[in-house]
Amino acid sequence: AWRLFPPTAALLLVCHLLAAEFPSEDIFLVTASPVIKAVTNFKQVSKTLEEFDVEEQPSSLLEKRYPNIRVIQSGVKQLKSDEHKIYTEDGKEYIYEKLCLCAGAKPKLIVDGNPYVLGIRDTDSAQAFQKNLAQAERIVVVGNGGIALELVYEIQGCEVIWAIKDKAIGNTFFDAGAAEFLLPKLTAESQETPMECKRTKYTVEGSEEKGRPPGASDKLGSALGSDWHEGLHLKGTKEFSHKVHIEVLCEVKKIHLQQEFIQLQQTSLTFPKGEKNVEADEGECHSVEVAGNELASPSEYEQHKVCSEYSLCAHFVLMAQGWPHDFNLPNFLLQMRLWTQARQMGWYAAKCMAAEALGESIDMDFSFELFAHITKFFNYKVVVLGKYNAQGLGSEHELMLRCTKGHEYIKVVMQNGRMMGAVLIGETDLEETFENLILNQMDLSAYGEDLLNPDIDIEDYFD
Ligand SMILES: Cc1cc2nc3c(=O)[nH]c(=O)nc-3n(C[C@H](O)[C@H](O)[C@H](O)COP(=O)(O)OP(=O)(O)OC[C@H]3O[C@@H](n4cnc5c(N)ncnc54)[C@H](O)[C@@H]3O)c2cc1C
Ligand SMILES: NC(=O)C1=CN([C@@H]2O[C@H](COP(=O)(O)OP(=O)(O)OC[C@H]3O[C@@H](n4cnc5c(N)ncnc54)[C@H](OP(=O)(O)O)[C@@H]3O)[C@@H](O)[C@H]2O)C=CC1
Repeated sequence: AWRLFPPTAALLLVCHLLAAEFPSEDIFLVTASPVIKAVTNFKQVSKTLEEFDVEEQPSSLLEKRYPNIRVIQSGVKQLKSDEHKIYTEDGKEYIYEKLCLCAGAKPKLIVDGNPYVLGIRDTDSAQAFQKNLAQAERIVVVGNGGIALELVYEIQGCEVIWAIKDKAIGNTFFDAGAAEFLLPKLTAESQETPMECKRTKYTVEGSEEKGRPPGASDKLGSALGSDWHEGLHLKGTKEFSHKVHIEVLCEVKKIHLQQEFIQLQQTSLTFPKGEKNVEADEGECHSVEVAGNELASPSEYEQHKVCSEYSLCAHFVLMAQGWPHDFNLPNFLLQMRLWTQARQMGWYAAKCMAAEALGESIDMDFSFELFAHITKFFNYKVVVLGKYNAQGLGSEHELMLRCTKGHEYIKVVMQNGRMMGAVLIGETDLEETFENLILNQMDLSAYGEDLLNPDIDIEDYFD
């Protein structure tokens, strides 16, 4: 019955599920954001892989749908858990019986308050970035996570210096082999035109500031989620498509304003060995999200049902309600700050709250058995499953690869003849088969390298 509700992100899912389960209870959704993020076009790709679009909708839609939900649009500035009270930025206070915190992560900028350093997190910051980019000839993108990876591909007409701490691009999702496979897309002369926005997005009327109540914090917008760049015009002042220089093994330590930078050069101050300086135009961008939100301390997280984006301890607290109490994560589960995981956590948090209220026990949800993520990078379909980067396997594992340049990249991680994880780039059609092989831990030793032989239809063997 839980599945009857439309899938949404963490917080929304909690509301949907509780509102329907307890129609006579008042449910308050307290949010700093004037919009809610709803999941639309949901598609179950396989047992654990889900595909969907994320759409902004006015929060009033939720109230229309469930009469027992009231949306309070204000930031929560204080939580007093011993008194069961929250205080909001508009000066009001609310008493609660049960509380679920889903306050998301908060962006971490290299420096705060520098007008040339932008972080991308929500609709406002993405629009601010677009505006700055339109006047820029050269920018620096700092970071090697999902946001940077998407950004460098989408930006056109602007020189990009991409500073990454690692040796290869996209190391959150890939290994160096996959990075090599993807790189030609960055240097391709005629890059595909970015896709049109395939859905309408709700935007607060007038300027982005208009929808905010006075005094509301400007740092609490919702994370954008999948396809966040669609509909944005990410173009600089130049006519070329791509010009990306990748600066590897590079951690950004300091950022100087242009004047300072010129002065440093004029006084011919030498930078310490190993340090580099890079001159950039306006619109330097840094996109890093940090897990957790300061609203609650770890002990408060423990007292409440938490499905925030998420200190691991919070995650464990929730999970512990349905799992054996040794707090071990299931074999193939990884923690990543992704929409799918937020959705699953929201759903599970609500399930735990409802079960507690009804005095019932709960089963562990199937989706927690395997880490599975489907997305798009550089216009390729990308699927990552289980321990796709051999996370936690030490040196006792083998990798098998199949790669056809410009077409597909397949990597499987094997241990003792069993499949532990996989990366699938391109239209491989192998996700369901590999998902099953990871979950059922079948001994595949007999197949050896044929497991990835393109002349053998592997699906027929195992489906
Ligand atoms: C630019 C960008 C692109 C992304 N792209 C993808 C992608 O392609 N695929 C993917 O799987 N994931 C992606 N992610 C990650 C994904 O968006 C997050 O994992 C997901 O949104 C987390 O959901 P959440 O409900 O935990 O938190 P959030 O979506 O951040 O929601 C938290 C909510 O809490 C509110 N809030 C916070 N503090 C307070 C307070 N004190 N008082 C009141 N309200 C408060 C915020 O306003 C917000 O509405 C992306 C993230 C970013 C920033
Ligand atoms: N298509 C998708 O699936 C997408 C998913 N997302 C998800 O949204 C969340 C937020 O995205 P994002 O912020 O990109 O994720 P990450 O936190 O993974 O990326 C931040 C990156 O910045 C690097 N970094 C931090 N400080 C410095 C510095 N001073 N100098 C150089 N590099 C630095 C980090 O390196 P280090 O880790 O070594 O500190 C890391 O590579 C993530 O969970 C991401 O997976 C986002 C966009 C698209």
